[in-house]
Amino acid sequence: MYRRKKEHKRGINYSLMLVGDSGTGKTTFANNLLESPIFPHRFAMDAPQLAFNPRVQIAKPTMVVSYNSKNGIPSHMAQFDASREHFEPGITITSTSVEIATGAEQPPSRSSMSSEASSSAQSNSHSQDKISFNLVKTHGLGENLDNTMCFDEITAFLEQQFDQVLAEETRVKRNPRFEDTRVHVTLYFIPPTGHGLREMDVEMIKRLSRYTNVLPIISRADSFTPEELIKFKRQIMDDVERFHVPVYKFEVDPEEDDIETIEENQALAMMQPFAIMCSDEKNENGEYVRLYPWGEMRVDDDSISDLRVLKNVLFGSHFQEFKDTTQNFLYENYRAEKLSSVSEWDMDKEKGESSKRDSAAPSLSNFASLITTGQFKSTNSLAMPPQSETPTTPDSKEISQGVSDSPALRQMSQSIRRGNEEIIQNIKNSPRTSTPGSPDKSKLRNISETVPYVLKHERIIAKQQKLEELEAQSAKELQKRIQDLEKRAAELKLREKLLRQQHLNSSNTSLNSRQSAQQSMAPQSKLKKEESVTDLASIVSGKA
Ligand SMILES: Nc1nc2c(ncn2[C@@H]2O[C@H](COP(=O)(O)OP(=O)(O)OP(=O)(O)O)[C@@H](O)[C@H]2O)c(=O)[nH]1
Repeated sequence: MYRRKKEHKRGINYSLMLVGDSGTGKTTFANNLLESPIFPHRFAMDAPQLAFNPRVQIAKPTMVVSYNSKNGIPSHMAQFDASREHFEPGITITSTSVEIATGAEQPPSRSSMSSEASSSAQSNSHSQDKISFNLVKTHGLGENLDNTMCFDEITAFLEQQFDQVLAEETRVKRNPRFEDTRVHVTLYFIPPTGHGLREMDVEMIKRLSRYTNVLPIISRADSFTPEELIKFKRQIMDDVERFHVPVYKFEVDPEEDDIETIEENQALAMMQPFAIMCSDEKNENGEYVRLYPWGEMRVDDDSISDLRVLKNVLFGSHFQEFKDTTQNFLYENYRAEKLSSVSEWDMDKEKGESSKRDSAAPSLSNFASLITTGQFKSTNSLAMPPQSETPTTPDSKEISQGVSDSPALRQMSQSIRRGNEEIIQNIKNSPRTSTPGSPDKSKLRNISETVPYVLKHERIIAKQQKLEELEAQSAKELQKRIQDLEKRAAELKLREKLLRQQHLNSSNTSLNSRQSAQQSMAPQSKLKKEESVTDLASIVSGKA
C-alpha cells in the first residue's frame, strides 16, 4: 500500500522511445498518441494549431539529452530547436516528460489526492492514476553517410539509463527523488519501401533490443494497397526470422496465461508489424484524419490502420508487461553481466594481475607513434572492465606534441583530462583503496562500492577513447592535407621546371632564328656587293 501510495503521488513511470529515419512520421505519431500538438515538426512552421488534450500536461519540455556524436562530449541537457536540428552532425536524442491522467473522464485535482480517503479509493479503483510518461525521440538517423556513430550514440544513451539505476541500487544511501529513465519500449519506424528490412534496420534493432523491448512499425501505411501491405508485413517478419532480429514477439505461455491472454497475444502476433498512419489534421468531429483530394481517411479506422491497436498495446494490454520485461529480463541480464565483470575485475585486482597488464586506455603519449605508423585502432568497448587502476596521464609537453593543431581540440582534451585526473584522485583518496582487502567487509558492500567506481572508470575510458579517436581522425586529416600540399608543391616544381625549359627553348630558338636570318641576309649583300663591283668594273672598262 505504501509503495502504491508513493507511485500514485509521483505517477506511474513509463518511457517510450521513437527511433527511425527522418520523415517516417515519428513526430506526427507522437502528437497523435498524446492527442496534443506537443512536438513541433522540423520543417512545418505553419502546422495547424490544434487544442491540447486536457488529460495531458507537459511536466518537462523537450530537451536534448545527448548530441553531437562526432566529438564525444558526454550527454547533457540543452534546449531543443526542431528547425535547427538538422544543422547538427550525427543524431540528436530528445526527451519530453508529460503527465497523463488516466481512468476518469476529468483529470484529477491535486487537492483530492490527500487524506486516507484517496488511499482507500485506490484499493477499489485505479481511476485517479496518472502516468509520468517520458517520450524519447531520435532525430537525424539515416541522414549521415556513416550511421554507425548514430547507433553508438543511441545504445550509449540506453546503457547510461541502466547504469544510473545500477549505481543507484548499489548505493548505501539511496536518493528518494531518483528518476528511473530506462526506456521500456521502443517503436522502430520502418520506412514504407515495400522491400522488407534494410541492413541498417536489422543492425539498429539488434542493438536496441539489448536494452529495450522493440516493436517494429510500418509508418505511412497509406502508401500501400491492402495486398502490398500484407506482402510487406510478411517480408519484414521473414527477415526478422532469417536474421534473428530480436523484436518483441507477443509470445504465449499455455501453462501460465489464461485463454483470453493467449488469444489476444496470438492475434497481435499475427498483426505484427503494426502498420500505422498518422496526421496533424482533425475533422469537425475532432477525429484525426488524413485529407486527400479524393476523400478523407480516419487514422483510427481499424480497417486501414493499426494505430488504435498500437495505442492499446502501449497503454493497455502490454503496459505492465513492457515494464516487467525491462526490469526482470533486460535490466537483470545487464546487471548480472556488469556485476560479474566487476567482481572478475575485482578478483584480478586483488591477485595483483592488473599491474602486469598494459593499460586498457591507450594514452596520448603513444599517439604520435600511432599516427606516424597510421595504425590507430581502438579495441576497447564501452562495457569492457578497466584493466589498469590508473590510466596513464601524459604531461602537458606530450599533449603539446600531439599532431593536431586545433586550439579547440586541445582545450577540450585538456579539460577532459583535468576532469579525469580529478576523478582518479578522488578514487585514490577514497577509503576503499586505503584499506584494501579488509577481511570484515561483506561481499555486497564491496560490490556496492565497486560498481560506481567501475562505472566512473568506464566513463573515463569511454571519454579517452572518444578523445583519442577524435585526435586520430584530425591527425589523419592533417596528414592527408600535408600529403596533398606536398603533392601540389611537387607539381608546381615540375611545372616551374617545364616552364623554365620552355623559356630556355624559346630563347634558343629566337637566337637561332636571328642567326639564321643574319646568315640568310649575308649572301644577298655579298651578291649585291659583287653585283655592284661587276657594275663598277664594267663602267671602268667602258662596257657600260
Ligand atoms: N502519407 C502519410 N504521410 C505522413 C504520415 N505520417 C506523417 N506523414 C507526413 O510525413 C512527413 C514527415 O512526418 P514527421 O512526423 O515530421 O516525420 P519525423 O519522422 O518526425 O521526421 P524528423 O523530425 O525529420 O525525424 C510530414 O509531412 C507528415 O505530415 C502518414 O501516415 N501518411
